[in-house]
Amino acid sequence: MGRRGVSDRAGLIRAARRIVVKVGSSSLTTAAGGIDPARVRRLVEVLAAAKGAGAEVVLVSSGAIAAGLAPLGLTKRPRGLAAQQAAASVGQGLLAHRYQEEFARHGIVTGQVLLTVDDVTRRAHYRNAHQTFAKLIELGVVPIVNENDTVATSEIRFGDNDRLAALVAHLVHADLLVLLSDVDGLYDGPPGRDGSTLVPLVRSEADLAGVTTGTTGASGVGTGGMTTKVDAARIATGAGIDVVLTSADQAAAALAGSEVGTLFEATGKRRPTRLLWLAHATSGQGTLTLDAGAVRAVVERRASLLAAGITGVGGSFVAGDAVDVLDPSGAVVARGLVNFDADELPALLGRSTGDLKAALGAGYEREVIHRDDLVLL
Ligand SMILES: Nc1ncnc2c1ncn2[C@@H]1O[C@H](COP(=O)(O)OP(=O)(O)O)[C@@H](O)[C@H]1O
Ligand SMILES: N[C@@H](CCC(=O)OP(=O)(O)O)C(=O)O
Repeated sequence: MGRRGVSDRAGLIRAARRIVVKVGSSSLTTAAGGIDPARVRRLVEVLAAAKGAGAEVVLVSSGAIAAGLAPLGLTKRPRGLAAQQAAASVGQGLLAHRYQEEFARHGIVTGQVLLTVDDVTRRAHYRNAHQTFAKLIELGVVPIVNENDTVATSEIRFGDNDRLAALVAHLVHADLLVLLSDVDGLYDGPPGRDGSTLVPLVRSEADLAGVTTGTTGASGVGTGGMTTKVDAARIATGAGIDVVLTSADQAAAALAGSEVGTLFEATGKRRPTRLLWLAHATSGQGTLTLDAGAVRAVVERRASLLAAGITGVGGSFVAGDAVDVLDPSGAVVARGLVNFDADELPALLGRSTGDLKAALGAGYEREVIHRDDLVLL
């Protein structure tokens, strides 16, 4: 249930100390012309003013692929992953440089942070990313974040930056996530279609019941459209972070607390950050089927998953991958980061950890999924 009305929005936004702002490719670039320097300048002016007023700002910026098209002689976003990665490699440097110059006009230093899915799921990476952000913010730097497109493979790619921004908002303990696009908010149907109207406030899933979201708009450079923005809002609000979705043109009004765009009110509380991606977005690279006792242990007692309770292994995965955990009927009950390769597991199933240690050595005493790496669905 919601806690506030639309009229409280100004207070809510003014109270936000740490803000993650995500801007889409469609608000910064065109496929034909690359980065639009005037749009970058206007955005940076708004962010610099927010910082000047005391907010800590983290910027998640898309646009690397679009910025890299023109220098490579391309006029539209290529379909193939390798070509997109090449464009991102060219464009990311141009984008970072543009931001650096614009923020410098306001006396603000920027730092580039390129993230992969691993950085928000694997424990050591997550801690490292968290510490880097904390230090940058402490130093007064504006971190400029994007997905590390040049190395991410299709299986482990966010693709759009909306969900990445939600995870970053949680990683840095933000109070507010602002999603800026080429559309001024969430509409109940494709914007521009007869009868579609703006949804000013989303307090719970019920407010999304009559809403149809589509993929990208006319820009030709965006990814994911409104669907990934609503997913991002779900991730952030479910983790206790309010979300404002509006157009880049309305960024100043949104940050001033004016009633523009769509406010998604926080519904939940903080959860361990690196598991958010596991819960919301990734799909398992394989499956582990449990017996009824193991389901009870994992779901009710929140215990680690041991080989003794596993009855079947599906798919091909390696240690560290995300796998779906199934109950005896095949329903997904949890997802976790597995500690063994798929081909190691069949020989271990049904055996106690003591037995495995005696037969195979101390390396086999470990849990198949540690409870800290397991999220219930
Ligand atoms: N229900 C909806 N409400 C608002 N926009 C929508 C909706 N469904 C689809 N869209 C489209 O989503 C587009 C924004 O997403 P996208 O192109 O990925 O932009 P960005 O680069 O900002 O991420 C808008 O241009 C709009 O046409
Ligand atoms: N990381 C990619 C983001 C891809 C993309 O288009 O995202 P978005 O515009 O946020 O939907 C890039 O910088 O080009």
